[in-house]
Amino acid sequence: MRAVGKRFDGGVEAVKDLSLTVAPGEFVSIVGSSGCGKSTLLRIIAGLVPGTSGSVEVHGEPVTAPRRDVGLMFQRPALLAWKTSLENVLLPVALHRRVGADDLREAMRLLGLFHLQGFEHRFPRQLSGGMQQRVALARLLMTGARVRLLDEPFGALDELTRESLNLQLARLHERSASATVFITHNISEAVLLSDRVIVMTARPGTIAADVAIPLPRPRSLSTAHTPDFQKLALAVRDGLESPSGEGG
Ligand SMILES: Nc1ncnc2c1ncn2[C@@H]1O[C@H](COP(=O)(O)OP(=O)(O)OP(=O)(O)O)[C@@H](O)[C@H]1O
Repeated sequence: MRAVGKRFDGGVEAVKDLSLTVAPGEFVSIVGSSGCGKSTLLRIIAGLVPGTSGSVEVHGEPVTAPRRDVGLMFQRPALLAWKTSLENVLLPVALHRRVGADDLREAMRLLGLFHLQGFEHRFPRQLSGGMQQRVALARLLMTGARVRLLDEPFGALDELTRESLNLQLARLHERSASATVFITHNISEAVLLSDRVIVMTARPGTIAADVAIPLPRPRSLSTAHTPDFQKLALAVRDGLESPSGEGG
């Protein structure tokens, strides 16, 4: 992202002069007060809305529309209600070509990875919120996207479910070379998962602080009880509370 800005029709300036590079294999979280432009920024990266200034590139190519190699996940699972878990996971493939035996095996493997064995043929309404988000995560992986954009994916879940999905996400990230941009309001979640936490200012959102998280991997829940973790969480909080990042 180079000097990205977004002013909506009507005058609201949501994002201003924001430059950020995310490397392959890097997990970057974005935190900031409500309404500071995080979701807008993610939608610009995804090619869902255009910026009004600056530029965004993925793999060296300007983003002008959604790309198949960029996967998205939102706070609400956005599963198709009339399709089963398995069909939802297969959707990214089915949209582009005929589903083959290998695709089916991979979808079943991913559902198994997220402990959804036995729920492959259930519909979203028959699953809990946490299970639906796990199906959505499996679908994200099924895309094979090398860039993953997640907008508060676990924000609507209870604390324990959220914790367990965070750990699954950390494991997945530690085994992959994908670049992830993860939006959250939760400082501990950001520090636990990330290589870097970007703190955004109040609207118009730009970068208030860029905090490196050099905690060793693999990370676990006990990581959050170490003094180093606490120090980093405080640094992120300070970024949110500093005058330029006011409103956190
Ligand atoms: N389509 C739109 N038209 C006009 N204004 C918009 C539009 N989408 C978002 N905005 C405004 O842009 C600002 C940033 O919104 P955005 O959703 O990006 O914030 P956010 O940081 O993701 O907030 P939250 O953390 O509450 O989800 C807000 O003031 C919002 O009202």
